[in-house]
Parts: sequence; structure tokens; C-alpha cells
Amino acid sequence: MPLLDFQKVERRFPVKRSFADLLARRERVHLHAVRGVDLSVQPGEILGIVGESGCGKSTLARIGVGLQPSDGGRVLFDGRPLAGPDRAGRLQMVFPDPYSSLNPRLTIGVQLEEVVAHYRPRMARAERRAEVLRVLAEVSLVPETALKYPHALSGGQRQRVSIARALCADPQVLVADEPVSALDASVQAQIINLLKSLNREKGLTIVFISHDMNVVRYLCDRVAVMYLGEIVELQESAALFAAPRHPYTQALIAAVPDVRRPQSLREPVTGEIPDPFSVLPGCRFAPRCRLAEDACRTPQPMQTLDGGGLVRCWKSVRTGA
Ligand SMILES: Nc1ncnc2c1ncn2[C@@H]1O[C@H](COP(=O)(O)OP(=O)(O)OP(=O)(O)O)[C@@H](O)[C@H]1O
Repeated sequence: MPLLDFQKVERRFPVKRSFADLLARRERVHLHAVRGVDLSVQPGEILGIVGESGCGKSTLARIGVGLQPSDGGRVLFDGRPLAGPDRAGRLQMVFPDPYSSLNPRLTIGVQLEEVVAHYRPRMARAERRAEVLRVLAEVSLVPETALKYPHALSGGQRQRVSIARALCADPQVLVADEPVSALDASVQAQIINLLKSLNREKGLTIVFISHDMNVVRYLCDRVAVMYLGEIVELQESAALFAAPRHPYTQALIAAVPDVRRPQSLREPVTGEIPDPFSVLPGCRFAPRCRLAEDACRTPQPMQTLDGGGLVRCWKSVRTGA
């Protein structure tokens, strides 16, 4: 059974009407940020969600931990519908900017102890503090970090602290939203390795949101590719990078510099990200797709690939394009 199961999840945001909308008497405008997403996260895996800015990754992540409601479909956690943030703390989120999610006026130790106390209220104070030191060690921070304030730490140390804070709730699933995008490359690698070791050693299930294909390739067991609110491809990571099937996935991979890649996969995605308000009857990537033809203007169901992967493109299934 999946640990976290998104079933036909929808999210629309009402958008303020502009003068032009008012003059044209257009009704309330909605931005359809997440469109009928089906996605299951298996216990113990690292699942990557990739896609360009604005495709709905963060919205899906927030819905997945109960920080935001969906307005269609549902999310099951361990087989039960999720309604709001999980009180037991089994679903935790790590944000892109650790500085903004830490309290500048409290020491790290006090902040972490608050989390332990919140989720495990019966634990005695001494035990709570020992737990904080144990979690700091788990994220490779020295015990003295407990006495420091956030401003006294480096960016990488702060991101370790925000991972530690999530771990203080003793979660089963960690949803990490672009956790390394604000860090230098060398520090990024350390945080990625930390996430990998938490997964391998503790069996922590991780949903990793990113636009960086290299990081996703290194870290994730499976990868879901999102485009304008929809999942367009889902495969085991090795299969996805060896033989991406959706033209959008191919273009994303082509945008990563790699001289060993066959010529056919070196054409990066072109054109602007289309207007998320526009309503297209068929494939939403078609306006930017080099292979698009008339049949792509009709709704595209998800197709199952031989190896068990999924792709939302009739053409790539028929022709192996
Ligand atoms: N609270 C909100 N109100 C209105 N629109 C929103 C809101 N949150 C997100 N959106 C819109 O929904 C779409 C998806 O946003 P989301 O942040 O989920 O995308 P993303 O893929 O995570 O992008 P990024 O990588 O830039 O964070 C975007 O067009 C965004 O502008």
C-alpha cells in the first residue's frame, strides 16, 4: 500500500480580476495550478517531482502534507484521508529558505525542543533535550549548535537545522521543497547526501521537489515530471534518464549539458512557458512540442509503458519517440 496517495487532486486559485476583465465582464478567473494528479508514494522510496517554475510542484507538496486543502480529489496517508496537517507529525516539510522558517530570536536548541515537546508531550524535559542532541548528530551538526542563534550559522548549517526540526517530529514522510536551491553547489551536495543517508539508514520516505535534473537523477528512485499542473511522465529514475519518453521530459534532460548524450536528445525546450490561464483541449505541451500534430489537440490519458512507467503522450507510446 502506498504511504502517501494523491488521487485526482485538483487545486484552483481565484485570481483578482484586472480592469480588462471587468470591462469585458469576464467572470471570476481561476488559475488551475494542479489538475487531476494521481501519484502514489511508496514507503521507503525517494520520489522526485520535477518541472519548470510555476508548474504546481509546491502546491502539490503543500497539499500532500495537509498545509493546503485540495479542491478536488483526495490525499490518503497510510490508507486514511488526510484532512489538514497531520497532528502526529508523521508528514513533515522542509522549505527552500531555511532562514525564513527559523525564529531568529530563539536558539536552535530551544526551537528544536519545542517541536519535540509539541509532538511528544509526555517526554520528560531531560529526555527531550537528549533527543534534540541525538537529532543534531543525525544531521551531522555538533551539539554546541543547540546554543546558537540562526544568524550565527551558515546556509548549509541552517538547512541541516530545518531538516533536524522536521526529524524532531519523528516523521514517516519528509517532503522537501527545493531544499538546496538557495545553497552553493558544494553545500548542495552535502545536503543531498544527508537526505540520501536518512533514507537509506532510517528508511525515511522522501518526496523531493526540484527543477534540477542532475540532483534528481542522483538522489531519486522514481521521478514524476509535471507540466502546467499535470504529471506527464512517471518512471524509475534510471529508466527516465536513459530513455525519457515524453517530449517535455526529453527537452528538460536536453537542457542539462552532457556531451555523451545522443544528438536526438540534445534539443532543449523552447518558447515561453504558456499562460497557465489558457485552456487547451488536449496536450498542454503541444504548443511547444516539436512532434505535435492534430491528434494531440484531444485529451491525453496517461499510458502505461512496458516497464511499468507512465507517460501522457500517445505518440511516444506508439512510436517510442
Ligand atoms: N496562493 C496562491 N494564489 C494564487 N496563485 C497561486 C498561489 N500559489 C500558487 N499560485 C500559482 O499556481 C501556480 C503553481 O504554483 P507553484 O508554486 O505550485 O509552482 P512551482 O512549480 O512550485 O513553482 P516554483 O518552482 O516557482 O515554486 C503558479 O502559476 C502560481 O503563480
